[in-house]
Amino acid sequence: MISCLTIPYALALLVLGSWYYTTQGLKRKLADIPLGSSNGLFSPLTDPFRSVLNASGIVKQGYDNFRGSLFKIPVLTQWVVLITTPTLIEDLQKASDDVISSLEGLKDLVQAEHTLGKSFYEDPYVPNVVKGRFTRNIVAKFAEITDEISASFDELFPQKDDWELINLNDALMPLVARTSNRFFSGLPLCRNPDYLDLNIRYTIRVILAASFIGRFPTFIKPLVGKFVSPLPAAVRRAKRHLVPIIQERLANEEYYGEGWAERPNDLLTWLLSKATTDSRRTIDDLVLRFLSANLAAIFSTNMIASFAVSSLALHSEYVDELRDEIEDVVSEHGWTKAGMDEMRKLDSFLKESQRCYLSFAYGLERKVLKDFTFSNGVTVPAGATLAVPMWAIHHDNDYFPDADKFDGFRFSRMREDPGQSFKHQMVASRADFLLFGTGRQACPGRFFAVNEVKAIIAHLLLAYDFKLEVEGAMPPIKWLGSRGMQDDKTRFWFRRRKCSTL
Ligand code: HEM
Repeated sequence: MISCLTIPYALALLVLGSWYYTTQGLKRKLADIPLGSSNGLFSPLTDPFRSVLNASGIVKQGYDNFRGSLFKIPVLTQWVVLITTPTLIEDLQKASDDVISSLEGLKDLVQAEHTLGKSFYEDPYVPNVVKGRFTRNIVAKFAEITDEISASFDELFPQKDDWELINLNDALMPLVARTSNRFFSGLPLCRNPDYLDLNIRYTIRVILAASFIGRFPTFIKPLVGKFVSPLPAAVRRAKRHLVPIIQERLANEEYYGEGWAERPNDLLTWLLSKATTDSRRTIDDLVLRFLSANLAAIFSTNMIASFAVSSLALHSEYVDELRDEIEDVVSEHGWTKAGMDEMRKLDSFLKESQRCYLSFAYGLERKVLKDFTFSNGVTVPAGATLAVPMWAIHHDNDYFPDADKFDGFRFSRMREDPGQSFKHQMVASRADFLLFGTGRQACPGRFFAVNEVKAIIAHLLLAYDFKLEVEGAMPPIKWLGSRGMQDDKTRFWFRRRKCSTL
């Protein structure tokens, strides 16, 4: 008779066998690429786990050892090949999508099949929507963005002129979610507490579920996904809010046709304008697109804004000069997109804050679909995962002189040189500043995200004095695999300032 322990044992053996087969098979193919760092005799057993527990340490060692070329690290069930120079990163941009795929890399990273739904990668038309009408509408909808920021600060942040201690994440995350959804869907949906809560929780659950599912071999992921996927519950909850809106919009589209003058200027309209197939016009598909747009927008924007607030508190010597710039610009241009473009010192400070503190040991994952040879002659085989050691490049003195020093106006000074004005803006896509990726795969939402964060931080600087609960040090980082986030328990003291420019 089969004992009740037989099944778990058999499963564990299957997982280990599959893990060994996958990693050893690829290891043979990657034999020419050096191992970034080794733990000596016990390396084969311990290295896959060291990369999860201390990704930044392992990648830093590899970068120091093999800077200028490529190296590999084992990460549980796979090998990741790290590319260490901007020139090699540019090689990636030149490779066609059927040779090196960013979509397949992203699909693996977020375990899209189990967290975002198949349409995310089987019919990826949203990046084109974001590059097109989404981005073109930032100017037209900027007054709505700043109105939402202002209303959210009034509701979510302290209003007294006495110091009050609050958890930053609890106030900033809903502020970012509201502001993004004001742009996506307008009032009243962007202030609906259940809709906001759903999108914030979904974002966090996708990250946790992806990290968990990613630790299992491919064949067992559907089973694990069934238990931990946040998608079915999120879809059910999102439908309660979105179905009536989508149904009414589709009916109006049908009734009024192309010439519908009152058509709302929002994400649903922009999606429908590119929804050229029947499958894209279904409620199920549109709901998934709203969830993934929220996922893309909320988490990363909140991350940038939190690092910015901490950087300002830690480097408070920049605050007066930044306030002067913001007040001057707002009195001349108002709270407009043109005004945000003029805030060069703020742009520089935000970019430096990401360069210095963004704690991604590596990112920008790509999947190699066909063997690919880099310009330095090194070939990576089909099946390999490529990534970029973001922290190490951002802290390399060759690209950023005195790289370990925080220099808030480093980039605004660089922009003063002739011909350099655009190259060093935060949104510029470069192979040495990797927050938004680079080249043709760079994040299409970065123009919206940067303007949103600038408006949030400009507002915060004018409306508040603030300081860290524990002064003098950046808040601790919580690591989840290769990505480190500012501890979500970080608290700040805030007190309201009087300001006539708001
Ligand atoms: C501060 C906030 C943001 C950060 C740091 C960020 C970062 C990134 C990164 C690193 C990538 C991958 C690039 C690559 O692999 O080379 C990406 C892709 C993407 N981002 Fe963002 N993003 C942000 C905000 C947004 C927003 C607001 C949207 C709009 C909804 C958005 C939409 C997308 C889309 C659609 C892709 C996939 C592009 C493609 O597959 O071609 N992102 N983002």
